[in-house]
Amino acid sequence: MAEHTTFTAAMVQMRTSLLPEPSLEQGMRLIREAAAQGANYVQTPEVSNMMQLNRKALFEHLASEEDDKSLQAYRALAAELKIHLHIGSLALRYSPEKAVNRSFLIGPEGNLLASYDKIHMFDIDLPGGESYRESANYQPGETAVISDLPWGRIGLTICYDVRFPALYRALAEAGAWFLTVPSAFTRKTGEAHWHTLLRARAIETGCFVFAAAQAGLHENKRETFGHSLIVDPWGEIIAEGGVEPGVFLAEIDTAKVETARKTIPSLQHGRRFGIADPKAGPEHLHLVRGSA
Ligand SMILES: O=C(O)CNC(=O)[C@H](CS)NC(=O)CCC(=O)C(=O)O
Repeated sequence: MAEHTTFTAAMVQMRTSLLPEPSLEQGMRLIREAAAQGANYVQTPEVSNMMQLNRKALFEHLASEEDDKSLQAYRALAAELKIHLHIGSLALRYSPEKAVNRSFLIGPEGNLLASYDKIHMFDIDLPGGESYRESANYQPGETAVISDLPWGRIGLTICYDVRFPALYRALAEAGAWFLTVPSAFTRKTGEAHWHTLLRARAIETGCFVFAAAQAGLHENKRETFGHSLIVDPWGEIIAEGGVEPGVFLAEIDTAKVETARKTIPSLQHGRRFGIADPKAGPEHLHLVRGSA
């Protein structure tokens, strides 16, 4: 276990544009603001580089990871500001047919520490007609990712992943103290579920949760929920944004992880049940005891 330390985490809340250039300009300006306020770790939201109108426009502007100008600029910025910079995600070219929704953790020398491809695709029809088919354009990832920061271990996830608690449990069991959920939540589902889901993930795991959000009415007419959050391991919200772009910071005291886990050691109390279906008879008892 790392020593207990404190550092400043900042959530950069954005209203990403249609195109990469103005989005990058917005991101750079807000990240500089966060660093000026003393942030050591800065996170931006899901799809920090662009929110496009349709598949055709998206694919016209996609670059591969090797060629992406935003990633190069953000790496240089992290080195200049000497911060850990977590670009919540960039839409990048994966293949001729597919994009990938990829998160990047950049170290203070501009080095790439880790990247993560969003696992769970938002294929959803909301009441009222709003409809999403993320899997039509994006290749999902298959691997959860952790990385070590100077202050403790961090787990990487994106947005809709937050609805799959087993992923967060697995990251916490792999030693994470910080869980990250950069997002572009819809306004409707955000109003209904955002705070509850993020607080639950923090409480269940005894981790800090860092979630930078997209906010407001975008050029592509999508409306995102905003309310970037930092939640401590007891489930308390210690920083929160509104619906405007901006920077939201909190001091992170990693001793809070140990305190929360000592008080409620649910992470050590693993799954201890099978599932009985009395109608089907005893041979249909699914034995899952012992797994997480
Ligand atoms: O496609 C883009 O431009 C950016 N990506 C997104 O907005 C993604 C996939 S469509 N949004 C979500 O996952 C929202 C999840 C959500 O709102 C919920 O779980 O309720």
